[in-house]
Amino acid sequence: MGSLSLSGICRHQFSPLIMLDFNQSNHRIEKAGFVRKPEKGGLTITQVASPLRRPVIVPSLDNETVDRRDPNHVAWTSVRQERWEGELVVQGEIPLWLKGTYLRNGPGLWHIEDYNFRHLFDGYATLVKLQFENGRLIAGHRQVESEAYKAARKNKKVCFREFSEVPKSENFMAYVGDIAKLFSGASLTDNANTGVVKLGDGRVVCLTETQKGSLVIDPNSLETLGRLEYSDSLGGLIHSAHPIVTDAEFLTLLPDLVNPGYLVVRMEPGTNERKVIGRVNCRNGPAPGWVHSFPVTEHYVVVPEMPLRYCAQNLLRAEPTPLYKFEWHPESKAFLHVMCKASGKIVASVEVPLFVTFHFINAYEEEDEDGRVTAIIADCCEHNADATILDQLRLQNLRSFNGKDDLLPDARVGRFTIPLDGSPYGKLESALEPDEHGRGMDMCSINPTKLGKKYRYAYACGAQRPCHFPNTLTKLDLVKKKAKNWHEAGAVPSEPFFVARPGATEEDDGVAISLISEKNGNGYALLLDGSTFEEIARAKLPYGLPYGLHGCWVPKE
Ligand SMILES: CC(=O)/C=C/C=C(C)/C=C/C1=C(C)CCCC1(C)C
Ligand SMILES: CC(/C=C/C=O)=C\C=C\C=O
Ligand SMILES: [Fe+2]
Repeated sequence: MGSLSLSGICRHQFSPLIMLDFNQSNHRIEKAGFVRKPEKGGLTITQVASPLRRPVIVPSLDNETVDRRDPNHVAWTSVRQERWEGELVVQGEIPLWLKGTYLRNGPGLWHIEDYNFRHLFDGYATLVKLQFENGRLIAGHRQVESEAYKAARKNKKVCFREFSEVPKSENFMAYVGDIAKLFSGASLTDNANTGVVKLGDGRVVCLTETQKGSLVIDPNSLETLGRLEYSDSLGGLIHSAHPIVTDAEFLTLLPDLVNPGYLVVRMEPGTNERKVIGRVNCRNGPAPGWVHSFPVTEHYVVVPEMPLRYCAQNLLRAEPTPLYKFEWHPESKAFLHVMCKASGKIVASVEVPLFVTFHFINAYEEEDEDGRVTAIIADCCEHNADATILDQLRLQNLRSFNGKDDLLPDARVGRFTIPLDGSPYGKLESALEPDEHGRGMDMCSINPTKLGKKYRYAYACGAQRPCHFPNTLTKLDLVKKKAKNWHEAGAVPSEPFFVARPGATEEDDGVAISLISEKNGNGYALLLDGSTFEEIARAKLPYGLPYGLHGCWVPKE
């Protein structure tokens, strides 16, 4: 096999893990590529054994002709191969201070054999890395080797309960056994496809909503090293997919589905033992609200109680319901609870307007002139209290975009004000006019030095309509209430991840990193200046990658 060469213009040679000669890459890539084949009632993706250079047009069952190459957007198409690594040609300038690895995790493989998954969140985890050093960029991707992924590959079928996929029971007795396995957690997935974090002790962990899906990986080789086994006996099967991780601690929430409430727990670097800070009892409803994420301030943890609540019956169902493992309970209302990090005491528990969020952006303490904390401000990507966004993220919806229909429900930066004077109600308002970011809003990051503190800027994905998924990168100025947007026609950008320049004094002095999946099947890594939000560099990948969710930064020591 030849050395790495991007149409003969690669500047540097090194030893790529999997050497691809991109001059001949069509052959290799298409050989390993996935194309669609017609199936009753729709199209499925399957693997092709032979190289396809020209479209093979086959009639579908309803006599339409179908391009078998790759009619889906690459963002919603399974990753082409298990792993790849190589150096990219950089257009523009990567700042020399940017030294380290950006890791991004996400559900990148949505089929097993001929069987296609339904929902974005079902996919087996694909880790992507961008290693920056001296203005050069080495990229790679690799599948996370969870038990769920390995079992599916070996047995050629789904073997664990994923977000919406449930393994098919062979017969009634097996079904009874499967229910027992659900309660013990044995049948739950460990497919760590949501995020990746660097703990204070240097371990890098991929995470999802199930506790067993906490998998330690090597940030250089992207190899899966093993499970992070929590050594405490706190039990429970699920946790927030977005712990708050700093060099000093790992904070997360463990929902209690039996006695509706949440444990707020803390783990120190170098240990696997989570210790309880305190407990929040739900104010209402049959089950705790979904806690995909939560915010903290310098002294407090904010525990959200969303009316989108876990649902025991839906957990047991084999077929997905519109809200999957959740149920919308507007009558149960919405609450925010504030717990003191040091004492575990609840200092406020307020009713707030109904809301739906996956992602809190940040929170901080508001003080009066005497330095007394009077309120907590907590910002989130808020879906206008409409839980249908969860169903919008079905792959069929994502793949069906025709360039015209405007299917993405409106979202905004929701700003909660939680008074600390004992008042029973909190406020929820838009932090800026949602038209500033096209009324799409999710997948956010901030300067990590502003975590829990008063802050001004957030980076997120917004919308340029019509669209069916967030398709812009947006820099939000929450003081001026303005957004600056980046957009490329047909492109699907992933979460802009902010990396601060070492020694910076300005909040937005740094870069925002995103991976772009293009309409034509290509893809590239993009660097925007954190301050001007103009492009400073891009580097084309050998092939477009599927959409990914959340990332982290591993600085080079
Ligand atoms: C990718 C993402 O953001 C969310 C993934 C969520 C998952 C994998 C949820 C899994 C679950 C089960 C398999 C059963 C128990 C409930 C729940 C945590 C939703
Ligand atoms: C990608 C997403 C929502 C987009 C809608 O605007 C949510 C992802 C949630 C999990 O991490
Ligand atoms: Fe998330």
